[in-house]
Amino acid sequence: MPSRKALVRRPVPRLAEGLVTHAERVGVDFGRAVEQWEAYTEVLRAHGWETIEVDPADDCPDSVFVEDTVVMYRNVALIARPGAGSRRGEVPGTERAVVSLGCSVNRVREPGTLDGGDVLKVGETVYVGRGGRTDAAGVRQVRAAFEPLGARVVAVPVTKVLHLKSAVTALPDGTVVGHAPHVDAPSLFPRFLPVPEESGAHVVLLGGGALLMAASAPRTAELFADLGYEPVLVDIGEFEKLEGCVTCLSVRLRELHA
Ligand SMILES: NC(=O)NCCC[C@H](N)C(=O)O
Repeated sequence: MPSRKALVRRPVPRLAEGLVTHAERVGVDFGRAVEQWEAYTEVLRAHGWETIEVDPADDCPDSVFVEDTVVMYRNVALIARPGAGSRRGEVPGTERAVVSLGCSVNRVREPGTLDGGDVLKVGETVYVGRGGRTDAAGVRQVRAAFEPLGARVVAVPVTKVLHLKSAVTALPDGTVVGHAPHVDAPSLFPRFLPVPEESGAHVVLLGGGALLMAASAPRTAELFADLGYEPVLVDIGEFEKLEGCVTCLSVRLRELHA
């Protein structure tokens, strides 16, 4: 039976020092960020997900973006090696969490780099963004870790945004959704649906037709509702200031064997 556990990581007081690469730096309200994070985790729980908090990493401003520290395929966890040096201290806490859940653990090895935000799974296909944070060696290590388990790894150039999943995610039927100006090569995806807003490209599949989405994408939410889905909107504005999106605030574990 599929598990429904989600790793999350509480924002730390240094959050406002988080990295910005493609955006202008603007002030982050920590109190508001904590409220938004609480509301986000509550939506997961309300849809049947058990949230598991990874130990806080007080010295790592970006640690709330827990998705970047690990990639799951079945019950195998590939511990990332973040492309940004300031984020490497986030990794040990995530590794402890997945070990305690009984996952089999593999690690991206130096000098390769990989951010979890660059990995999008659609069925057995694992798209890996080769961009500012994930290098060619990182892509090769994803192949080495997951192809023996039956995955088909497809490398995707990412030049316009931070991570692959800043550009595209996928609906429950496997249709890849993205904001076209940010997608380098939409033809790599068998079915691609353009959406009208940047943050409309980001969906977290909550189960059934429910889609967790950012409140900043109301027109895309309407589009998805019109296709028979149930968008559940959350305000993650403080995290968007740091180039975060709904996917990066959790890691969903669907196939644990523990
Ligand atoms: N997977 C994601 O979209 N992660 C967002 C990371 C944002 C963070 N400020 C960073 O630049 O690493």
